[in-house]
Amino acid sequence: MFVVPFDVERIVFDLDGTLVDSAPDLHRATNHVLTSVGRTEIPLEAVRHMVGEGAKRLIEKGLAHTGGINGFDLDALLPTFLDFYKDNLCVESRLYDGALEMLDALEARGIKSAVCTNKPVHLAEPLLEALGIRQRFVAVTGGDSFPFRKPDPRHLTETLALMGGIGGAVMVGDTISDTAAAKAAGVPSILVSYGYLSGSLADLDADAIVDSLADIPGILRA
Ligand SMILES: O=C(O)COP(=O)(O)O
Ligand SMILES: [Mg+2]
Repeated sequence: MFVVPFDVERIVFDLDGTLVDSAPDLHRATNHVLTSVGRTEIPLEAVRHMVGEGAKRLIEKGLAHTGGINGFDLDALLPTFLDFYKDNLCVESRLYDGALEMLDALEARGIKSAVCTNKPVHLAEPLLEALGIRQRFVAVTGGDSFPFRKPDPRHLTETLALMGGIGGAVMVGDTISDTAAAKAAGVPSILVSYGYLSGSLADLDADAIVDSLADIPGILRA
C-alpha cells in the first residue's frame, strides 16, 4: 500500500465530491436554471458527474445535456444559479462518512488542513459553516479567490502559501481538476473513489486512491 514518503505537515482538500456530497443541492440549482429557460429537468445521477469545474461549467453541461448551448449567454444565467443555490446551499448536502473522524485524526497529529474548491468562496464558507467544520481549516479558497483556479496549479500553491508553505503538502480530491493541479504543483495527490468523476479513476494518475476519508491518516507516515 502507498504511504506518503515524507512527514505530512499540511493537507489541502477539494470540497464537492471529496468532503461534502453536495450533488443533491447542486442538482436542484441546475434544474432551477434549466426550467427557467424552458429546458427539462435532468436526473441527479447526470448532475453528479458534471460537478468539479465550477458553476458556469455546470450550467453549460446541463444545457448541453438537454439540447445544446447555442444561443445561451452562460454569464447571464450564472446569477440565476448562484442566487438559488445560495438560498438552498445545505438542504441535502452532507459530509461524507469518515470526514470528522479523519479531521480529528489529522488535528491530533498536528497536521493543518485547508479547502481548495472551484465553488465561489462566498458559498464554500457558509456551506462549511452549515456542516459545522469551517473552523477545522486554516484557509478556504474558491474558484474566484484568485485570477486562476484548479486545474491551474497556482490555485493549490496559493492555498498552500496561506497555510505557511508548500513543504510537506498533500492534495485530496475527486476529479482531474484536483489531480492535475497537484501534479503540476509537484504535490502528491490522493483520490477518493466515491466522488463525482465521470471517467476511470486509474486514468487520473493519483498517488493513492481511497474508498473512505477515514483511510487517509493510515497512508500518512506516522
Ligand atoms: O464545481 C464546483 O462548483 C466545485 O467543485 P470542487 O469543490 O470539486 O472544486
Ligand atoms: Mg470535487
